[in-house]
Amino acid sequence: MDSSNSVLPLAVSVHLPVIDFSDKTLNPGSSKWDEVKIDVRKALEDYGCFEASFDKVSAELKKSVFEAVEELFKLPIHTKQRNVSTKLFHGYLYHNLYQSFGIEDANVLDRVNDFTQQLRPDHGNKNISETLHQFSEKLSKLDVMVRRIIMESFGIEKYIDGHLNSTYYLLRMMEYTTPPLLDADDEESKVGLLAHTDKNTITILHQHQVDGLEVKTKDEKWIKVKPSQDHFLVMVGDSLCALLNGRVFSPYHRVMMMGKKTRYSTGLFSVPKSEIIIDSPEELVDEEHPRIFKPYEY
Ligand SMILES: O=C(O)CCC(=O)C(=O)O
Ligand SMILES: [Fe+2]
Repeated sequence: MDSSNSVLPLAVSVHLPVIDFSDKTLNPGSSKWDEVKIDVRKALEDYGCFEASFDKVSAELKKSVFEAVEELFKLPIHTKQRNVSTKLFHGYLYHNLYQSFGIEDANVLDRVNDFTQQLRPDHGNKNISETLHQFSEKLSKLDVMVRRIIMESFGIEKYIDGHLNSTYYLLRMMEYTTPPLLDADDEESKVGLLAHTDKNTITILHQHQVDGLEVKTKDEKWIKVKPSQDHFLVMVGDSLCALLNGRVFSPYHRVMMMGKKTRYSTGLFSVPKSEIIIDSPEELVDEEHPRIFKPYEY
Protein backbone atom coordinates (compact mmCIF):
# COMPACT_ATOMS: atom_id res chain seq x y z
CA MET A 1 0.00 0.00 0.00
CA ASP A 2 1.33 3.45 -0.70
CA SER A 3 0.04 6.54 1.00
CA SER A 4 -0.80 9.65 -0.99
CA ASN A 5 -0.38 13.24 0.14
CA SER A 6 -0.94 14.08 3.76
CA VAL A 7 -3.46 16.87 3.14
CA LEU A 8 -6.87 15.63 4.18
CA PRO A 9 -9.68 17.42 2.38
CA LEU A 10 -13.16 16.64 3.73
CA ALA A 11 -15.34 14.12 1.95
CA VAL A 12 -18.54 15.00 0.10
CA SER A 13 -21.72 12.93 -0.06
CA VAL A 14 -22.13 11.66 -3.62
CA HIS A 15 -23.55 8.24 -4.34
CA LEU A 16 -21.52 5.60 -6.08
CA PRO A 17 -23.38 3.58 -8.74
CA VAL A 18 -25.45 0.72 -7.27
CA ILE A 19 -25.66 -2.43 -9.41
CA ASP A 20 -28.04 -5.31 -8.77
CA PHE A 21 -26.40 -8.74 -8.57
CA SER A 22 -29.37 -10.41 -6.88
CA ASP A 23 -31.59 -10.90 -9.93
CA LYS A 24 -32.42 -14.58 -10.51
CA THR A 25 -31.96 -14.18 -14.28
CA LEU A 26 -28.42 -12.82 -13.98
CA ASN A 27 -26.68 -15.59 -15.96
CA PRO A 28 -24.15 -15.29 -18.78
CA GLY A 29 -26.05 -14.48 -21.98
CA SER A 30 -29.28 -13.22 -20.36
CA SER A 31 -30.58 -9.73 -21.07
CA LYS A 32 -30.04 -8.85 -17.39
CA TRP A 33 -26.40 -9.93 -17.76
CA ASP A 34 -25.91 -7.61 -20.75
CA GLU A 35 -27.54 -4.76 -18.84
CA VAL A 36 -25.28 -5.33 -15.81
CA LYS A 37 -22.25 -5.58 -18.12
CA ILE A 38 -22.84 -2.05 -19.41
CA ASP A 39 -23.33 -0.69 -15.89
CA VAL A 40 -20.25 -2.44 -14.45
CA ARG A 41 -18.00 -1.19 -17.23
CA LYS A 42 -19.24 2.38 -16.91
CA ALA A 43 -18.87 2.34 -13.10
CA LEU A 44 -15.34 0.93 -13.27
CA GLU A 45 -14.29 3.42 -15.95
CA ASP A 46 -15.79 6.34 -14.03
CA TYR A 47 -15.09 5.42 -10.39
CA GLY A 48 -13.06 2.19 -10.28
CA CYS A 49 -15.74 0.81 -7.98
CA PHE A 50 -19.47 0.39 -7.40
CA GLU A 51 -21.89 -0.84 -4.77
CA ALA A 52 -23.22 -4.31 -5.51
CA SER A 53 -26.56 -5.32 -4.13
CA PHE A 54 -26.03 -9.03 -3.48
CA ASP A 55 -28.53 -11.13 -1.56
CA LYS A 56 -26.61 -14.45 -1.58
CA VAL A 57 -25.02 -13.37 1.70
CA SER A 58 -28.01 -13.27 4.04
CA ALA A 59 -28.51 -10.78 6.85
CA GLU A 60 -28.10 -13.64 9.39
CA LEU A 61 -24.78 -14.68 7.88
CA LYS A 62 -23.50 -11.10 8.01
CA LYS A 63 -24.62 -10.83 11.63
CA SER A 64 -22.78 -14.05 12.52
CA VAL A 65 -19.65 -12.88 10.68
CA PHE A 66 -19.44 -9.63 12.61
CA GLU A 67 -20.22 -11.32 15.93
CA ALA A 68 -17.32 -13.68 15.22
CA VAL A 69 -15.05 -10.82 14.16
CA GLU A 70 -15.82 -8.82 17.30
CA GLU A 71 -15.11 -11.85 19.45
CA LEU A 72 -11.76 -12.51 17.77
CA PHE A 73 -10.60 -8.93 18.25
CA LYS A 74 -11.31 -9.24 21.99
CA LEU A 75 -8.51 -11.81 22.30
CA PRO A 76 -5.30 -10.62 23.97
CA ILE A 77 -2.76 -9.06 21.62
CA HIS A 78 -0.19 -11.86 21.98
CA THR A 79 -2.89 -14.34 20.93
CA LYS A 80 -3.91 -12.24 17.93
CA GLN A 81 -0.26 -12.12 16.87
CA ARG A 82 -0.39 -15.86 16.25
CA ASN A 83 -2.14 -15.00 12.96
CA VAL A 84 1.11 -14.88 10.97
CA SER A 85 1.95 -15.17 7.31
CA THR A 86 5.09 -15.14 5.21
CA LYS A 87 3.31 -12.77 2.81
CA LEU A 88 3.02 -9.03 3.26
CA PHE A 89 -0.37 -7.82 4.62
CA HIS A 90 -1.64 -11.40 5.08
CA GLY A 91 -1.37 -11.84 8.85
CA TYR A 92 -2.35 -9.82 11.93
CA LEU A 93 -1.59 -6.10 11.61
CA TYR A 94 -1.81 -3.37 14.23
CA HIS A 95 -1.29 0.32 13.56
CA ASN A 96 -2.79 3.24 15.53
CA LEU A 97 -6.57 2.86 15.31
CA TYR A 98 -6.36 -0.09 12.93
CA GLN A 99 -6.08 -3.83 13.53
CA SER A 100 -6.70 -6.65 11.12
CA PHE A 101 -6.58 -10.41 10.69
CA GLY A 102 -6.04 -12.25 7.44
CA ILE A 103 -7.04 -15.70 6.22
CA GLU A 104 -5.39 -16.93 3.04
CA ASP A 105 -7.60 -19.23 0.92
CA ALA A 106 -10.62 -18.29 3.02
CA ASN A 107 -12.91 -20.09 0.57
CA VAL A 108 -11.33 -23.39 1.73
CA LEU A 109 -12.80 -24.60 5.04
CA ASP A 110 -9.60 -26.32 6.21
CA ARG A 111 -7.64 -23.11 5.84
CA VAL A 112 -10.23 -21.18 7.86
CA ASN A 113 -10.04 -23.91 10.50
CA ASP A 114 -6.26 -23.52 10.65
CA PHE A 115 -6.78 -19.82 11.36
CA THR A 116 -9.33 -20.27 14.15
CA GLN A 117 -7.30 -23.12 15.67
CA GLN A 118 -4.24 -20.89 15.72
CA LEU A 119 -6.13 -18.25 17.66
CA ARG A 120 -8.28 -20.46 19.91
CA PRO A 121 -6.77 -23.95 20.12
CA ASP A 122 -8.93 -24.88 23.12
CA HIS A 123 -12.28 -23.93 21.64
CA GLY A 124 -14.71 -25.73 19.42
CA ASN A 125 -14.27 -23.37 16.50
CA LYS A 126 -16.68 -25.12 14.14
CA ASN A 127 -19.28 -22.34 14.07
CA ILE A 128 -16.86 -19.48 13.56
CA SER A 129 -14.94 -21.38 10.89
CA GLU A 130 -18.08 -22.31 9.00
CA THR A 131 -19.40 -18.76 9.21
CA LEU A 132 -16.22 -17.17 7.86
CA HIS A 133 -15.85 -19.84 5.21
CA GLN A 134 -19.45 -19.51 3.97
CA PHE A 135 -19.16 -15.75 3.82
CA SER A 136 -15.92 -15.95 1.79
CA GLU A 137 -17.28 -18.60 -0.49
CA LYS A 138 -20.45 -16.68 -1.30
CA LEU A 139 -18.55 -13.46 -1.88
CA SER A 140 -16.08 -15.27 -4.13
CA LYS A 141 -19.06 -15.99 -6.43
CA LEU A 142 -19.63 -12.25 -6.70
CA ASP A 143 -15.93 -11.75 -7.49
CA VAL A 144 -16.11 -14.36 -10.26
CA MET A 145 -19.26 -12.83 -11.74
CA VAL A 146 -17.74 -9.37 -11.79
CA ARG A 147 -14.47 -10.57 -13.38
CA ARG A 148 -16.36 -12.59 -16.01
CA ILE A 149 -18.48 -9.57 -16.85
CA ILE A 150 -15.48 -7.25 -17.11
CA MET A 151 -13.53 -9.61 -19.35
CA GLU A 152 -16.53 -10.11 -21.63
CA SER A 153 -17.05 -6.41 -21.80
CA PHE A 154 -13.49 -5.90 -23.05
CA GLY A 155 -13.71 -8.81 -25.50
CA ILE A 156 -11.13 -10.97 -23.71
CA GLU A 157 -13.44 -13.64 -22.32
CA LYS A 158 -11.36 -16.39 -23.94
CA TYR A 159 -8.79 -15.81 -21.16
CA ILE A 160 -11.30 -16.06 -18.33
CA ASP A 161 -10.48 -19.57 -17.06
CA GLY A 162 -6.75 -18.89 -16.91
CA HIS A 163 -7.42 -15.55 -15.27
CA LEU A 164 -9.72 -17.01 -12.59
CA ASN A 165 -7.17 -19.76 -11.88
CA SER A 166 -4.40 -17.21 -11.45
CA THR A 167 -5.71 -15.84 -8.14
CA TYR A 168 -6.59 -16.95 -4.61
CA TYR A 169 -8.88 -15.37 -2.00
CA LEU A 170 -7.68 -13.53 1.07
CA LEU A 171 -10.26 -12.55 3.69
CA ARG A 172 -9.28 -9.63 5.92
CA MET A 173 -11.26 -8.59 9.00
CA MET A 174 -10.71 -5.09 10.34
CA GLU A 175 -11.35 -3.31 13.64
CA TYR A 176 -10.91 0.45 13.98
CA THR A 177 -11.09 2.08 17.39
CA THR A 178 -12.21 5.68 17.89
CA PRO A 179 -9.55 8.38 17.89
CA PRO A 180 -8.49 9.52 21.38
CA LEU A 181 -9.16 13.17 20.53
CA LEU A 182 -12.50 12.96 18.77
CA ASP A 183 -13.38 16.62 19.22
CA ALA A 184 -10.03 17.92 18.07
CA ASP A 185 -9.77 19.60 14.68
CA ASP A 186 -6.78 17.47 13.90
CA GLU A 187 -7.87 15.40 10.89
CA GLU A 188 -4.68 13.33 10.92
CA SER A 189 -5.59 11.75 14.26
CA LYS A 190 -8.85 10.42 12.73
CA VAL A 191 -7.17 8.46 9.97
CA GLY A 192 -8.10 4.80 10.41
CA LEU A 193 -6.33 3.73 7.25
CA LEU A 194 -4.19 5.99 5.06
CA ALA A 195 -5.14 6.63 1.44
CA HIS A 196 -3.96 3.77 -0.75
CA THR A 197 -4.85 1.74 -3.81
CA ASP A 198 -5.22 -2.02 -3.48
CA LYS A 199 -2.52 -4.01 -5.27
CA ASN A 200 -4.61 -7.13 -5.91
CA THR A 201 -7.23 -7.87 -8.59
CA ILE A 202 -10.64 -7.09 -7.04
CA THR A 203 -11.59 -6.17 -3.48
CA ILE A 204 -15.08 -6.64 -2.04
CA LEU A 205 -15.57 -4.55 1.09
CA HIS A 206 -18.34 -4.54 3.65
CA GLN A 207 -18.57 -2.08 6.52
CA HIS A 208 -20.74 -3.16 9.39
CA GLN A 209 -23.03 -0.37 10.66
CA VAL A 210 -20.32 2.23 11.27
CA ASP A 211 -19.16 4.38 8.33
CA GLY A 212 -15.66 5.67 7.62
CA LEU A 213 -14.75 4.37 4.18
CA GLU A 214 -14.04 7.09 1.61
CA VAL A 215 -13.18 6.72 -2.08
CA LYS A 216 -11.38 9.30 -4.20
CA THR A 217 -12.91 10.24 -7.55
CA LYS A 218 -11.01 11.02 -10.76
CA ASP A 219 -11.52 14.71 -10.07
CA GLU A 220 -9.86 14.29 -6.66
CA LYS A 221 -12.94 14.47 -4.45
CA TRP A 222 -13.41 12.13 -1.52
CA ILE A 223 -16.79 10.34 -1.47
CA LYS A 224 -18.11 8.83 1.77
CA VAL A 225 -19.42 5.29 1.34
CA LYS A 226 -22.49 4.78 3.53
CA PRO A 227 -22.73 1.42 5.29
CA SER A 228 -25.60 -0.60 3.90
CA GLN A 229 -26.95 -3.94 5.04
CA ASP A 230 -27.39 -5.25 1.47
CA HIS A 231 -24.48 -3.68 -0.36
CA PHE A 232 -20.88 -4.66 -0.90
CA LEU A 233 -18.36 -2.24 -2.35
CA VAL A 234 -16.62 -3.84 -5.34
CA MET A 235 -13.32 -2.13 -6.14
CA VAL A 236 -10.64 -2.47 -8.84
CA GLY A 237 -7.12 -3.21 -7.65
CA ASP A 238 -3.87 -2.30 -9.45
CA SER A 239 -3.48 -5.82 -10.91
CA LEU A 240 -6.82 -5.60 -12.73
CA CYS A 241 -5.99 -2.10 -13.90
CA ALA A 242 -2.68 -3.41 -15.34
CA LEU A 243 -4.31 -6.48 -16.90
CA LEU A 244 -6.82 -4.22 -18.68
CA ASN A 245 -4.07 -1.86 -19.88
CA GLY A 246 -5.47 0.96 -17.77
CA ARG A 247 -9.03 0.83 -19.18
CA VAL A 248 -10.40 0.80 -15.62
CA PHE A 249 -8.70 2.52 -12.73
CA SER A 250 -7.92 1.53 -9.17
CA PRO A 251 -9.18 4.28 -6.89
CA TYR A 252 -7.47 5.66 -3.81
CA HIS A 253 -9.52 4.99 -0.69
CA ARG A 254 -9.04 5.52 3.04
CA VAL A 255 -10.84 5.12 6.36
CA MET A 256 -11.66 8.18 8.51
CA MET A 257 -12.92 7.61 12.05
CA MET A 258 -15.22 10.55 12.80
CA GLY A 259 -17.65 9.00 15.31
CA LYS A 260 -17.67 7.44 18.75
CA LYS A 261 -18.17 3.83 17.71
CA THR A 262 -15.66 1.07 17.05
CA ARG A 263 -15.84 0.14 13.39
CA TYR A 264 -15.71 -3.37 11.91
CA SER A 265 -15.28 -4.17 8.25
CA THR A 266 -14.29 -7.07 6.04
CA GLY A 267 -12.56 -7.32 2.69
CA LEU A 268 -12.42 -10.29 0.34
CA PHE A 269 -9.41 -9.81 -1.93
CA SER A 270 -8.77 -11.81 -5.09
CA VAL A 271 -4.98 -11.83 -5.20
CA PRO A 272 -2.69 -12.98 -8.04
CA LYS A 273 -0.63 -16.06 -7.09
CA SER A 274 2.98 -15.11 -6.52
CA GLU A 275 4.47 -16.60 -9.70
CA ILE A 276 1.85 -14.97 -11.96
CA ILE A 277 3.00 -12.50 -14.62
CA ILE A 278 0.52 -9.68 -15.10
CA ASP A 279 0.35 -8.55 -18.69
CA SER A 280 -2.42 -7.09 -20.87
CA PRO A 281 -3.58 -9.31 -23.71
CA GLU A 282 -2.80 -7.94 -27.17
CA GLU A 283 -6.54 -7.35 -27.78
CA LEU A 284 -6.29 -4.38 -25.41
CA VAL A 285 -3.24 -2.81 -27.02
CA ASP A 286 -3.50 -0.69 -30.18
CA GLU A 287 -2.47 2.71 -31.48
CA GLU A 288 -5.05 4.49 -29.41
CA HIS A 289 -4.14 2.40 -26.32
CA PRO A 290 -0.37 1.82 -26.19
CA ARG A 291 0.84 -0.64 -23.56
CA ILE A 292 1.14 1.36 -20.35
CA PHE A 293 2.49 -1.33 -18.01
CA LYS A 294 5.49 -3.57 -18.50
CA PRO A 295 4.59 -7.20 -17.73
CA TYR A 296 5.40 -7.76 -14.05
CA GLU A 297 5.47 -10.57 -11.55
CA TYR A 298 2.95 -9.99 -8.78
O1 LIG B 1 -11.95 -1.03 6.29
C1 LIG B 1 -12.27 -0.68 5.16
O2 LIG B 1 -13.43 -0.39 4.87
C2 LIG B 1 -11.23 -0.54 4.07
C3 LIG B 1 -10.10 -1.52 4.17
C4 LIG B 1 -9.13 -1.42 3.02
O3 LIG B 1 -9.16 -0.54 2.22
C5 LIG B 1 -8.08 -2.46 2.85
O4 LIG B 1 -7.95 -3.34 3.71
O5 LIG B 1 -7.36 -2.41 1.82
FE1 LIG C 1 -7.88 -0.99 0.51
